[in-house]
Amino acid sequence: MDETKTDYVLETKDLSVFYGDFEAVKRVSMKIPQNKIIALVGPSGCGKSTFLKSLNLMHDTAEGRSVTGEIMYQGININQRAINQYILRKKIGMVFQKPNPFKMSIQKNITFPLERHGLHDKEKLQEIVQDVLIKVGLWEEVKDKLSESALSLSGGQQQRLCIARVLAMEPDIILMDEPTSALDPISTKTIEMTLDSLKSQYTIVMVTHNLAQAARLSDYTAFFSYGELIEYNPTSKVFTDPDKELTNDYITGDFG
Ligand SMILES: Nc1ncnc2c1ncn2[C@@H]1O[C@H](COP(=O)(O)OP(=O)(O)OP(=O)(O)O)[C@@H](O)[C@H]1O
Repeated sequence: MDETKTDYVLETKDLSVFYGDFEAVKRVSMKIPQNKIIALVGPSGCGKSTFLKSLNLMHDTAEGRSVTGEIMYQGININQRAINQYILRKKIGMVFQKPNPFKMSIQKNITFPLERHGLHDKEKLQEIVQDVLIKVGLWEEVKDKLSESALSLSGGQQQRLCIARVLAMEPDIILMDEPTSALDPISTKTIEMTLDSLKSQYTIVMVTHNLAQAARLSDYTAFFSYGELIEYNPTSKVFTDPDKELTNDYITGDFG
């Protein structure tokens, strides 16, 4: 990667993730630049999701996993027991493959987590609801039905609501695990436009199986195979002139 004048928000050093004895992610060192979209690609089972989830310590919730190496965030290694995961996950939020709004009103989906974090000022909450719904391009569609159930929204709208819910926590980094794979092409396009507009303020790390999506949306692409980070370069380079033959084989569909 080009090391000049780049601010990194997150950096892994020799990060390995084990399920029991099986090393699903193998000593991955990766610097994640600020205000960029980073796509994680690679064949099924290569460890993309496992790596992504480890970045906000989601692995800690699953039994049998262990993680070695460092995850540097704001000058400290967050891969340690003393870290308050509840607070960390505000700063490094996660959006899942399948939209998972709470069974609550549209408005409550955004205010509920904030209230749990101690914010009760009604005016301020209202302001945040509007602000984050505007950011994900949903405000005009829902402003007259904020008290209706979030489950009444379409899949694409629900996913934008889930992104808005993460934004309300004022994260630095948003992790996304195939955020559009459960959506139709039009909703996918809308989400892609949303993500593109968000990167001026946030860093987005996204797992995607859709190489065309990685090519059109991301600034950097990381190619994984069998748990190893094979190549990590600007997306234009990965797709036109990759350093590694394995990357080329994958990109061109010649991957056995
Ligand atoms: N909870 C688990 N327990 C044991 N092994 C697991 C678990 N989750 C994932 N694995 C294994 O770890 C490896 C990496 O899985 P992971 O889901 O991270 O891959 P992936 O690249 O995201 O795959 P996909 O693209 O299919 O979602 C795979 O071999 C998988 O079988």
